[in-house]
Amino acid sequence: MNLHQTRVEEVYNFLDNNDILLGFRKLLDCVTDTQNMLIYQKAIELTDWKETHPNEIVELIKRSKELLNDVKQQKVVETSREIPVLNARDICKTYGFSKFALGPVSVQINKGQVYGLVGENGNGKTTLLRILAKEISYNQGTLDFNFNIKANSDYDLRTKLIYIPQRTERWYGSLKDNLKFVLANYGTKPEEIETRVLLMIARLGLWKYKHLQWNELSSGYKMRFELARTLLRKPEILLLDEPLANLDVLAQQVILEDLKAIANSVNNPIALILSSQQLFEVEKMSDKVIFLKNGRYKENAEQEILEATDLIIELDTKATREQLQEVFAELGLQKMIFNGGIYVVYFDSKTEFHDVIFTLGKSKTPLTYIRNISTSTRRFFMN
Ligand SMILES: Nc1ncnc2c1ncn2[C@@H]1O[C@H](COP(=O)(O)OP(=O)(O)OP(=O)(O)O)[C@@H](O)[C@H]1O
Repeated sequence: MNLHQTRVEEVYNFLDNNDILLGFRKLLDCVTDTQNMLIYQKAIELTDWKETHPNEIVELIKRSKELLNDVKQQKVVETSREIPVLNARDICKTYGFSKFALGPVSVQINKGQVYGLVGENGNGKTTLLRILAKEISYNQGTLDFNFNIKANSDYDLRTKLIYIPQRTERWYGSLKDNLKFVLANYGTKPEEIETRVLLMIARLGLWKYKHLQWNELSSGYKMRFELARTLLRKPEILLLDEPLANLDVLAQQVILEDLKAIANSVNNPIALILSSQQLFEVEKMSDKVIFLKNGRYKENAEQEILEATDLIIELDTKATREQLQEVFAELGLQKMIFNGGIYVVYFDSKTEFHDVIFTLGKSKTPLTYIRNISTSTRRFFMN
């Protein structure tokens, strides 16, 4: 099965399980890959119907499957993603008289991959992203790109390599007109502009907002607009600085899932690096997590995971430190750190996570949250 078929089958699976929320967005991903304007039109009509018939789920699933049957028949050209599209080696950077120093940092990423960039405030995430985006210079190291077609000018580079900063600029006019303007500037066939823009609006969940202006959109939707504007330019590398800031937890998960699916496009896969403070959410969906501490790169590599034999858990409980110590006494407890609300507890390598849960249950310890962070970059934040 090729990648297009795999993605189509995944959508059938969602629809067969009546899981229309994510299923419909994944359907639009498959539609986008066809690059067929007739299919795009059908998807736009279906989106419009969906918005005006919000309660007709059974009919929506039926219509979605009909569209998916059409999508399945399409031949989709697969873009190679074997060679790294970005290759940064031993990058170092200092800012004039500032004490901060970044690096050496090496990053290599292929199209279709998603990397998360995490670290405490001021550890160099924005600096690294801006270097990779060629927005600022670096003192040492090399930075190479491998685009489909060689970028001959700065303008070429800016269409292939796009950086979205934390704070984006204000724009004027309607959301839809702004998106149409992007395509008009990129030499898209005039008769395709409206269709391509409407499909992008549908895919990024902006249908209800397409006639709104900048000051009428919440910050989450402003970010979605920025993504729509960027994706219309078909970038090969996308660097996002804190795209999850200002989003509620549910919206964070939705946008991450969307970003991953979009990066995994069959004919326009994107290498995506995003910085975030939302460690667990990012960790869950990233192919790799880059953890920056004082400008140094701490890789959460496989090797390191294998070596991390101790069990480390994080838990939120109303129990006191003394009560927890008593509960865990028989479990090879090594140390416990309380950081105002949450305990991080270290056990020796013989203790299993299920032992901890069992012991907490047996002692009826009140618990609102527990997580095994033994292999998570979360543990780096502790030292
Ligand atoms: N233009 C600049 N001139 C001098 N120092 C700078 C400049 N930009 C950033 N720095 C310093 O570099 C360090 C890293 O900043 P950077 O913004 O890259 O970190 P960050 O991890 O993105 O932080 P945050 O999560 O707060 O956005 C900080 O100490 C900052 O003060």
